[in-house]
Amino acid sequence: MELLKVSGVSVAFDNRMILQNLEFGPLYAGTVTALLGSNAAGKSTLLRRMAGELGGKGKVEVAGQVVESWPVCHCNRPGHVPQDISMRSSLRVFEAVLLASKQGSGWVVDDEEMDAVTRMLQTLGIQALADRELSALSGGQRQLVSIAQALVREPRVLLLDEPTSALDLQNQFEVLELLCRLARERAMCVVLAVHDINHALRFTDHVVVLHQGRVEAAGPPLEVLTPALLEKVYGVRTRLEHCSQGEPFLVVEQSVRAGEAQPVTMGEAR
Ligand SMILES: Nc1ncnc2c1ncn2[C@@H]1O[C@H](COP(=O)(O)OP(=O)(O)OP(=O)(O)O)[C@@H](O)[C@H]1O
Repeated sequence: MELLKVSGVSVAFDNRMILQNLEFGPLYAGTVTALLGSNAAGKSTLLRRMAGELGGKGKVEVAGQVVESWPVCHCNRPGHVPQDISMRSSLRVFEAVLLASKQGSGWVVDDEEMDAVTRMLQTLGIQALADRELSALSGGQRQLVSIAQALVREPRVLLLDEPTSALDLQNQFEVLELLCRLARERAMCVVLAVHDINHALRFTDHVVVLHQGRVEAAGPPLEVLTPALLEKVYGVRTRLEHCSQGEPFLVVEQSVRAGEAQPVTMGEAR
């Protein structure tokens, strides 16, 4: 089932074009898509636009309607887990996830809603944190809580900005596996901005690669993530290997800037 489509989307900040006439999709229920691109390529900006939090030209459609037309508490309004999660609140983890689950639906809490929060904390392995204040959490713990807050609302489209950036190796693997499983079980369309190409290869069905404000390529990871594309977009030489279980993974051999004594840029000047 088609869930998400991006047509002619452009976004500018201070008269500087960040995204130009982006077209991709439809993305389907039950799939996971990686949004790729170098630093400052516009991944977070696109996720905010897809979440209906940012204006601009073009349209983002969820289930056939422009995203802004869905009420904030409707399941067709995308869930969005941003990159920077500040949690200075004195709320406790259980309360924060419960509050997220109630968004816009009144303040009476029944047993089923309490159970759903408990199950969600268990699913993410953070039930031991239930009684801890948000402000006392580590970066990785905050990231897991914010994923729990998004998932407990059961959105049909879930947008996550570098959701494993603060997680250790085990949590990275488990969270990405969980997102794949929930995408299939709940017929959800998951889109995640990631920097780790191997995560895209291993855990996603589809990739969209941003470069210089445009969609450079989109499609199945193994078809799109060729050494030529990675050299053009990221400026690195790579080779594809297969592990003993047959899973493909990329090895970065060198930066094509190596030895050229160029300054480190943040995307725009490449
Ligand atoms: N609110 C804003 N006002 C002005 N410029 C912005 C704003 N938000 C983002 N930008 C600019 O838009 C460009 C894209 O930023 P964005 O955060 O979308 O990139 P990104 O691909 O997510 O980068 P990274 O991988 O480094 O997180 C950058 O040049 C950034 O400075």
